[in-house]
Amino acid sequence: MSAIEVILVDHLDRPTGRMEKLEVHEKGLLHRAVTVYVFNSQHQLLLQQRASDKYHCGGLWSNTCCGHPYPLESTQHAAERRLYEEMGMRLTLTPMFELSYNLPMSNGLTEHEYGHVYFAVSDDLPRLNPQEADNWCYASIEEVTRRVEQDPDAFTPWFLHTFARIPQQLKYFTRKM
Ligand SMILES: C=C(C)CCOP(=O)(O)OP(=O)(O)O
Ligand SMILES: [Mg+2]
Ligand SMILES: [Mn+2]
Repeated sequence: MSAIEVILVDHLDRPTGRMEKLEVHEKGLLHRAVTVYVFNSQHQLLLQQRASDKYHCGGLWSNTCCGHPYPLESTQHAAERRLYEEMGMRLTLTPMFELSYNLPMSNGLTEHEYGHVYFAVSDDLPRLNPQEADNWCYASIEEVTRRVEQDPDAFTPWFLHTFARIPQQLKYFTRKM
């Protein structure tokens, strides 16, 4: 199998090149990423537990799914593709906000990303790809907040970084529906 490449970007998300996925995370270079939050109709968040042998953050809990657009692939397509590949869910996603961060991961890797965050509401149940995810659960925003406070080490660094913005964004999203 040929190596997976990701899109290198500048601080305004303008593409500057492409690089093999593992090399980017070893060097900590800024690249484009997608992040998905799926809620059920009760507005509980679908959490993913990453597969234990992922290249970083194996076994940690996180948002519904994350991934990287291929060179020339749109962020919308990448987010919907990754949601299907990881969680077996075919949904149309809504772009919500963008953010960047430079965070240390496990295994000595770094996530230095310009992230595009997408939301969806669906009562579909996931069908996990075992190479990507070990488990899932639904939890209310209040319950997730409690768990994050009680045991932050059980969650991915980017989820801890981004989650503070989610309650407000969910209110905005569900008002528009
Ligand atoms: C996008 C973020 C926040 C981290 C990368 O996600 P993954 O580590 O799940 O990337 P893939 O293996 O799915 O490409
Ligand atoms: Mg992923
Ligand atoms: Mn990345």
